[in-house]
Amino acid sequence: MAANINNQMLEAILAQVRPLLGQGKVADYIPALASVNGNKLGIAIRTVDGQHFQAGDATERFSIQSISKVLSLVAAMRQYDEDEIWQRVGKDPSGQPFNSLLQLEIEQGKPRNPFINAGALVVCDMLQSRLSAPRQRMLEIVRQLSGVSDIAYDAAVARSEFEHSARNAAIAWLMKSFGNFHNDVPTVLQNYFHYCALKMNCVELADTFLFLAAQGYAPHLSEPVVTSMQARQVNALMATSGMYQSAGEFAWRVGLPAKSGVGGGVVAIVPHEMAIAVWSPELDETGNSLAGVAVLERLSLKLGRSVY
Ligand SMILES: NC(=O)CC[C@H](N)C(=O)O
Repeated sequence: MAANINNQMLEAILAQVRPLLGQGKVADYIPALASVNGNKLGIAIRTVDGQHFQAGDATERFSIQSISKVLSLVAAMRQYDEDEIWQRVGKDPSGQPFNSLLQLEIEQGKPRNPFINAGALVVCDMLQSRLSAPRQRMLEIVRQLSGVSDIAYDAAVARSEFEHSARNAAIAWLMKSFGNFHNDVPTVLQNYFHYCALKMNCVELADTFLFLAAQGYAPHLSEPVVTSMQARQVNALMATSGMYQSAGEFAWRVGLPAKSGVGGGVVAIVPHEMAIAVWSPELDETGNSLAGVAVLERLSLKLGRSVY
């Protein structure tokens, strides 16, 4: 059944959710993110049959932060055999904050999944081993997937994260002590922070992630981005680990594979149908966009879409 979407309907959902603005908190542990205006709300949808919808602040770029963890995993899936990846990082939800060190010590330096910081750092370490210019390569991938050639890193955000990198550095060094980190720690941290500092808007994100709704195919590219099985696997990881320790709550309320970032963005996938990107910078206590999740909750209800 084709979804009945139009821009007015999206505007109406944003209007219903707008009263929540002011109730969350913009991420301030990265100083360069603390200055973002919290009063923003946007949504964009791109369907597999070529339709575009948008409302609110859908064309204003923001720091995609942990949404980039999906892109780095996809880049690694294109470089490595399955076994090579999954012997170094797990596939299970952590139930812990995204930057926790707790399980890493107990579980011998193998992160629970690629969407917590530890897991993404291992993935970035793997990319550093195989790619001659990992930062340039990521820009090429994102520009190719989005079809937008001026997508770039926000150097100030990347620098700010590097200057406040104690916790991520601790995670990387702990993994190194277990033999699960092969390259120079500061070099890989820099790559990771740059990926997090990609600046994109909702329209660009919905376009970029459409391949996950389309069994690995981006409509404008002749080669598949990943196989249909890999697209299914990435969606499964998003459903179980994409929203940190509130993955269960999110499955309950929204019921779609999704990945959030502390910049306030969330990308959600309706398999076989559409990619959705929402943005609102104020976060709830688990680090997910407060209003963004509320928009997705109303939208999934309205469309009657859930994977469960
Ligand atoms: N959840 C996030 O978006 C966290 C990403 C952020 N760059 C960090 O490493 O802390």
